[in-house]
Amino acid sequence: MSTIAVLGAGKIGESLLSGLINAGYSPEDLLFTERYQQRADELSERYGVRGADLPDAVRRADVLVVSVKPQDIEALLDETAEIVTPDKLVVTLCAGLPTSMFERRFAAGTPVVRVMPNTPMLVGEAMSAVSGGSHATESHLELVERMLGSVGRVVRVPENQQDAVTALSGSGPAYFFYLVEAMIDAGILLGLPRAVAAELVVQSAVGSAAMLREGEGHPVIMREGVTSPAGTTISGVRELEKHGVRAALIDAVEAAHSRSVELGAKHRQDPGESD
Ligand SMILES: NC(=O)C1=CN([C@@H]2O[C@H](COP(=O)(O)OP(=O)(O)OC[C@H]3O[C@@H](n4cnc5c(N)ncnc54)[C@H](OP(=O)(O)O)[C@@H]3O)[C@@H](O)[C@H]2O)C=CC1
Ligand SMILES: O=C(O)[C@@H]1CCC=N1
Repeated sequence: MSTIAVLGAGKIGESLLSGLINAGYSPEDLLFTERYQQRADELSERYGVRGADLPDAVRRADVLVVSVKPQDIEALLDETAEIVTPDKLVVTLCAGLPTSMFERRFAAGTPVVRVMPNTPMLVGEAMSAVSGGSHATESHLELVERMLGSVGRVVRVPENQQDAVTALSGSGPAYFFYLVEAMIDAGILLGLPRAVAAELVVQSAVGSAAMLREGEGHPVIMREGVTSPAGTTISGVRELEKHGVRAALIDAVEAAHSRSVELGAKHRQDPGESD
């Protein structure tokens, strides 16, 4: 079993630790680094996983999962560039950042795999997309796919699709939560108690997601199944169309994509460098 170190155990790093433990990984095989002692103590208490400082984590782990914000990456690279050796596997979860950036900073030949997961990893329902850098072999990719497969679903994509993945499934949970939040507000407007409105909306979301996962039909067919002639749903759907909700969602995902590209831009060697 490989030792996995989560470098930066914030929201997504903690989701990974929690998901791996729920999936049966031993806390003995996991490490994390955090800047603040209080946060480190909380995580150790919650998951029974050891905190370490960066050099120690890099030395002891086989797999280094980089999960700091893109804005903090330079500081992390400065601290680790000299000590990461090609026998380690670097897995980056950072939005926008190309594998080539890590390859340039670490020792020649260091394998890097870029992953875009999402926070439902916390409950074993992540969607992760995986792309290998130029030194990542099939067995590196398989190792990462096994690790992420234990906390959700995994697809392999060419790296030049990772900005689109980031916009769609990386950020995606936020859009679903936003929708749920707005629908609960609608229930409140109609006079339902908040707890009842929340239960109605959340279970409707879970049920709809289960139907989508069963894959019995296209989403359009399923929506048509709810939309009776001269019924209630079509009155609601007309309002969604009037307010341009479909176009707003497409614009939202496109804006997230642009931001992912922008986050990576300053880390490319030249502006034309592709992923
Ligand atoms: N949140 C999400 O849904 C997703 C996030 N990602 C990617 O994951 C990365 C992390 O995002 P997220 O978890 O939301 O961000 P957070 O800010 O919650 O987590 C980052 C963590 O890294 C810590 N950190 C920063 N620098 C260092 C360092 N040098 N050494 C050790 N720890 C450090 C931060 O500590 P401190 O609090 O002290 O700053 C923080 O706890 C980003 O690159 C993001 O693009 C990918 C997919 C989904
Ligand atoms: O908002 C962000 O930048 C990160 C990346 C994908 C989801 N959250």
